[in-house]
Amino acid sequence: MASNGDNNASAKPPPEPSPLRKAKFFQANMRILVTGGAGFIGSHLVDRLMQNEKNEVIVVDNYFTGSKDNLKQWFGHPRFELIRHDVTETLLVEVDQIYHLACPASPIFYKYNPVKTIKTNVIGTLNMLGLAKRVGARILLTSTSEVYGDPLIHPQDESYWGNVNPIGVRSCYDEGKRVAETLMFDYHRQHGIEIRIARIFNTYGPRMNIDDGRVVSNFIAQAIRDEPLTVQLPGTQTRSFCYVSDMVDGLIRLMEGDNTGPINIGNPGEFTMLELAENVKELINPDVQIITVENTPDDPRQRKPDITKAKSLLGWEPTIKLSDGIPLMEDDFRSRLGISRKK
Ligand SMILES: NC(=O)c1ccc[n+]([C@@H]2O[C@H](COP(=O)([O-])OP(=O)(O)OC[C@H]3O[C@@H](n4cnc5c(N)ncnc54)[C@H](O)[C@@H]3O)[C@@H](O)[C@H]2O)c1
Ligand SMILES: O=C(O)[C@H]1O[C@H](OP(=O)(O)OP(=O)(O)OC[C@H]2O[C@@H](n3ccc(=O)[nH]c3=O)[C@H](O)[C@@H]2O)[C@H](O)[C@@H](O)[C@@H]1O
Repeated sequence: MASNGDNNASAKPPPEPSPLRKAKFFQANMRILVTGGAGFIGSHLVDRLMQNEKNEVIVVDNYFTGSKDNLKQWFGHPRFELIRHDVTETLLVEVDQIYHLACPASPIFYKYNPVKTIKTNVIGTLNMLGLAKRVGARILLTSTSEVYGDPLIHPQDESYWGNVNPIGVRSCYDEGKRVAETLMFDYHRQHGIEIRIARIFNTYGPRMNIDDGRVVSNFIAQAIRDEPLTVQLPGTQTRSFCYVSDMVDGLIRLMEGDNTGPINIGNPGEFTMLELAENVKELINPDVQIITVENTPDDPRQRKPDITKAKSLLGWEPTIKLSDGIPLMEDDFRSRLGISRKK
């Protein structure tokens, strides 16, 4: 029985897998559904899952913030399938595992249509849990450090219940993810569904949308284009940035392990936004200007994961530090923008 280290144990055993899974003479591949698999983290996760010849990967995505381009290397592969689908509608597929990532993640995108964002988090997660229940699949939710809101304890560990504005402009996302976590645990306790919850902290890397709006992609694109780096006030707010390959490794370990979570997955290296801008300037364009601009409401003032649980329960910790990750992302952005390094 999976555990989260406290008393949230399921009252029921998990549902039976399909008869094919138990057939004596037939060794089926593991069928894995990745919702939001055309997005930034999802497409890197798909790449990693496809490396295992025993995996068949089905991606569903509505392409709101994702792109087919992120998956083009797998088109036509016999173990890969891509379906245009919105998770707010029911989905009928036969799978063994579900990585449920579908949800816009950048604040400018999740605030664009907040009602749709909350529907994606609530109805989308309900639909995926219903699917998991019917087919007996294990399901992993990519929750977020935003469930801690503007945290009053620092660093944040998983026992902290958070400090979240329930009626603010970010609530569609952070409250949406909190309800999604609640649904996961209710399906676990009531129906015995095998669940895994990752609380992801700010992740960056190649394939982020160039105009994604998140801070690392903004600063790198600005530095490459010779535009001022826009530090939102006060600039002393902090974030902790995890490189995407480390994130994918953590998600797979969580799915394959015995713990329900929630488990923080992130890099504890903490930076103010002014420090991040200085780092990007030094690494990419020493001549670029750094300016301050207005911030948006309810911006968390500090954020840093306590990853004690990830270390002890998953044997996971990040390996790529920010100063090594930024140049890797720079290469990808330069090739997509068609701007080479200055001689
Ligand atoms: N990147 C981060 O720093 C971070 C941090 C915390 C949590 N997360 C979570 O990880 C997941 C992936 O984030 P990302 O950074 O790759 O974002 P992303 O925006 O690049 O990817 C999200 C994907 O979901 C798809 N999608 C959105 N709504 C959908 C819907 N209703 N139906 C089907 N597909 C839909 C988008 O088209 C996109 O391909 C999200 O659940 C996000 O909340 C990310
Ligand atoms: O990791 C998380 O849990 C969450 O982090 C992000 O939220 P946020 O940290 O606010 O992400 P950004 O938009 O990248 O902002 C980070 C900081 O950079 C600042 N910023 C942003 C953009 C910019 O151009 N300049 C700038 O200084 C913001 O004010 C904020 O303080 C997104 O909500 C999600 O990707 C994710 O769920």
